[in-house]
Amino acid sequence: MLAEDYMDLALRLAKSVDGQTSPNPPVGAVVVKDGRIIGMGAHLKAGTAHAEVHALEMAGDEAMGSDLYVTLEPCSHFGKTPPCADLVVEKGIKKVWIATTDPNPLVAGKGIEKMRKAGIEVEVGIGGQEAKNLYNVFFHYIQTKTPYVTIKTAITADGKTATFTGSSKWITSEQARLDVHKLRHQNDAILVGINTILKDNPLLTTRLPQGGKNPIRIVLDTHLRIPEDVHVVADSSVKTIIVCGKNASNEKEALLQNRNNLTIMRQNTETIHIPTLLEELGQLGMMTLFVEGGAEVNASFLKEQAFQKLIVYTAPKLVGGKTSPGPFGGEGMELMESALPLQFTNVEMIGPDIKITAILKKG
Ligand SMILES: Nc1c(/N=C/[C@@H](O)[C@H](O)[C@H](O)COP(=O)(O)O)[nH]c(=O)[nH]c1=O
Ligand SMILES: [Zn+2]
Repeated sequence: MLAEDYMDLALRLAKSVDGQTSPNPPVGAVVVKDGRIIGMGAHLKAGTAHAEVHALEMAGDEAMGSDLYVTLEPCSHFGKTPPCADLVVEKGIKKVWIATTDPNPLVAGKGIEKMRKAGIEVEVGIGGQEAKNLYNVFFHYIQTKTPYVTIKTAITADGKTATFTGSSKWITSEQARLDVHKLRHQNDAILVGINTILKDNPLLTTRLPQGGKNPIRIVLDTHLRIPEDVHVVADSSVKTIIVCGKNASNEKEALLQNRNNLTIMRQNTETIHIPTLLEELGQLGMMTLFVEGGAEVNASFLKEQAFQKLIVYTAPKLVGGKTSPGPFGGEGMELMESALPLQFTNVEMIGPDIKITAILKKG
């Protein structure tokens, strides 16, 4: 096995816990001695042992003089657990391979410096690109303190999200809809607009055969029009936040407020200002936000350029109709040259559907 293979295993461990370590990054670690894996681990939940701790515990005394492969620079500050860089020194590791350094100013380079000072060889970079892709969410959150936003939409081959009568079930296949539930599991919060609630009465829960984490449900409802008998209000098993404007009815708020697991987040502006909302959600520790539409909500995120990733599921169907809706409403760009630049990062078939992943190009 090569160093790349051991780092690949550490990256697979990190990816396996992606979505469950918020607001911490998903990290994987592997300990190797004389070509034998003697320890491996992943950070499983914020506030619990880091990946290096699990891997070094499993290695026991054999850790002395071994190599450690870790996907993110070992921490060097006292967070909820003692610093891993100190543990690495204490265990007498010979060489540490790190896929990528940590952008967190508290940590950047300090862990590496501590280990090098103790005479440990440190090499940064193998698996680096893959690690950066895995950590783009965490790095975004650390640097902006706002959630990493993914907009997801499902369209027919002619770009419609419903027929001209509003009929939309279902556009994409069972497999594609299952894939969407994996994305829900990986996100801290899911957001829709009141029109989607009124039209679809969605559950917005994660329904995977092996179970999955339910994201916090967020509904943008400027005037608090939401009926009390819709799923997201009546089903109190999932934390739900309804965001309204400053002039929304106080009586309606009082009615809704006393339901458990339901919070009203009243903005101090008449309409909902997306960048302000994202700051508030970031302060609540939400690292990732999954926007499932509808068209008006997507349009507001587009206008503010307040998203990082776009996922489009395209079904092999045609519905036509000059008034059939598309995935982004609002006024839209006047000229093609003002189109928002994206970069396609992945295209794959999910059953009969095509899943396109794109990121918003910076700057
Ligand atoms: N119409 C479709 C979608 N529709 C997406 C939203 O409009 C739905 O209200 C929401 O996914 C329903 O959530 P649920 O109640 O938790 O299942 N999304 C998709 O991927 N494919 C579709 O064909
Ligand atoms: Zn650590």
